Formats: sequence, structure tokens, C-alpha cells
Amino acid sequence: MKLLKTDLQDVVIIEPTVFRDDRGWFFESFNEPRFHDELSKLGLPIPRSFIQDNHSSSQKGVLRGLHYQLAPHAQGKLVRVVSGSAYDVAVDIRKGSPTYGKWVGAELSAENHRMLWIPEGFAHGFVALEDNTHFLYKTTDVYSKELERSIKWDDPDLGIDWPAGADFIISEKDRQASPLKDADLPSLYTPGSTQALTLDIIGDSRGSLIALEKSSQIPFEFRRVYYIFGTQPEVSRGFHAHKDLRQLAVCVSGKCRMLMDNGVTKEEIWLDSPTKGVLINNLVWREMHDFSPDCVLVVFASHEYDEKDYIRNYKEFTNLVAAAAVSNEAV
Ligand SMILES: Cc1cn([C@H]2C[C@H](O)[C@@H](COP(=O)(O)OP(=O)(O)O[C@H]3O[C@@H](C)C(=O)[C@@H](O)[C@H]3O)O2)c(=O)[nH]c1=O
Repeated sequence: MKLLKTDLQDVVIIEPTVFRDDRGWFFESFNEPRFHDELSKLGLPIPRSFIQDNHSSSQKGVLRGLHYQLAPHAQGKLVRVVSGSAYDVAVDIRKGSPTYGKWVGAELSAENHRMLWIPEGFAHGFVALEDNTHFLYKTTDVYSKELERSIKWDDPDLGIDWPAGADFIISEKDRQASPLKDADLPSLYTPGSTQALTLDIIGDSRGSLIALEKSSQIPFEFRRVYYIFGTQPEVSRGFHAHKDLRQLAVCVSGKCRMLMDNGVTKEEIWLDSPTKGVLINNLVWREMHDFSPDCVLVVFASHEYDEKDYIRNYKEFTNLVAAAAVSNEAV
């Protein structure tokens, strides 16, 4: 499997290794460890696990998009075509992103077996270039009718260079979509999201060194660093969320199990190497379990300590998540 960069840093084309013989061909259409490994090599974040698969069929000229979902059901999509061909487009719609409003396109076909990885925070659309184009995709979150949104496919502010052809066939919903300037958009980071990071090692014969700098490794201005150590294995900690605070946690020695919950889905990650970090955005309920006796957990925090920023009651947390979803819907 080869990952090819596009003009949008986080969007990549995946070219699987196809094994051909006189019977036909074979390829791995998805291999999670390899996918994660290849993303890490490009310094890209590891996505949440895929939890839904979709399959659509379109006749030539059908244009679907530009679609996305808001938090807490934002979706990353791994898309491919298994019959026919399509011109596939991803648009960076993350407010505050250096590539905000920029788009990339790629031809995906049953023939070239190419896939496109479109992370959360991007809008997605495609036009079928042939009849009977079958589009298959994996998503990192479930479909949400309430949180799905569309941006107008021909918004002049985007200037997408769709392949020329006959009149496109477009659903009524997509005809009614907003232009980017009026759309309800995600931010560069999504409250309620977490992200596993593989930290770059600078090493030589003397050993390894990891340097954490704002921007390259820590995507926020950090104002505080603290560390947790000497926690007994039977003791669990955390059990709170933050209204605004964002953090990056790394076990520089030993290990512990982090449980992160955005009020809708739960994720677990073992911090068991100084090369593994986890970015925890605001509105994430976190718990830390199974500390090894030698565990030293270093945390980089976006703000100084402020008790008022803590949400220590789980019910209050889920109420806040629900209120954030409703206010997203109302925008
Ligand atoms: C996307 C989706 C739709 N549906 C239903 C809703 C509706 O009744 C019917 C058809 O939905 P749509 O018209 O929105 O289908 P479609 O226009 O194909 O939507 C898709 O477009 C591409 C570009 C994407 O990126 C996808 O995420 C998705 O938004 O299927 C689900 O039940 N689950 C799903 O995951």
C-alpha cells in the first residue's frame, strides 16, 4: 500500500498493492495497522476506527455532495469505486485552517483501485463518470440525519473544476445546499474529539530524543505542563471533562490505559511508549486506569489550572454535549 500526498496535507490517495496472476487479482482493500503506519510515516493523525460501511450506485453524471457531518458525529471517510469510475473531491472546511476553502480531486475507478482518505473536517462529493458506478466507503462515525450538512457543489468561492459532461443529476437536498460562506462549519479541531499521535524520534547511536514543539507536535499554545507519577495500579483517576482545556498526554515511562468518551462514543488507548501521545480536546470525559508502578504521565495543557473549567459530573457533561449539538443544529 502506498500513500500519495495531495495539495491538502491531511487528504491522501491510497494505492493498494495489487497481486495479479492468471486467475485475476487480489488486494487488501483495508488493513488497519498498515493504514495507521503509513499515515504516521507522513506525520498524519491516526483516525478513529471505522464503524460504518456504505455502498451507493450512480448512473453517469450523478453528482453527490458536498457532504459532511458536524460533531459529535463528524465522519472521516475512506472511499473507493468498485465498478465504473468517479471524480472524487474533498474540501477543507475547517475554520482557521491554513487551507480553508481549498479542494483536491482524484479519479477513482474499479480499474485503478485507488482510494481517497478524507478526514473529519472536510466536505466530500463525487460525480459518477460512468453508468453503474458503485461507490464504497468506510466512515468513522454513524450517519446522523440531524448533523449532516451540504455545501453547494458549484459554489464559486470553491471553484471546483468538475469534469465537463452532460448536465449533472443532483438530489433536491444538494440543490438546496448552502454556499461555504453561509454554512455551519467545523473548526480546525472538533470539541469532543481525541487523536492518537505518533511522536517523531530524533535518534542516533547514543539513544533517542523526542522534542515537542507547538505546531509541529502540539497543535495549541501550551501554558502549563504537569506530570502524574506514583499512582498505584489499582487506583484510577480522571473522571472529568473540561469546558475549554485541550491537552496532549504522553507516558514518558511505564504505561496506563486512557478511556475517552465524547458523550456518544467511547475510545480506549494504551499509552505504553514515549512515542505515543494522545491529543484530548475539550468536551471529552477522560478516565485513566491500570497505571504501571513506573508510570510517568506528562501532560501539556492549553491553559493554567482553573477549577471552573472542570466538569466533574457525568450527567452535567452529557447535558453540555447535547446542548452543543443543539446549538450546532440551530446555526
Ligand atoms: C449517507 C446515508 C444516507 N442514509 C439514507 C438517507 C436517505 O434517505 C438516503 C440517501 O441519502 P443521501 O441522499 O444523503 O445519499 P448521498 O447523496 O449518497 O450521501 C452521501 O454522499 C457522499 C458524497 C458522502 O460523502 C456520504 O457521506 C453521503 O453523504 O439514505 C442512511 O440511512 N445512512 C447513511 O449513512
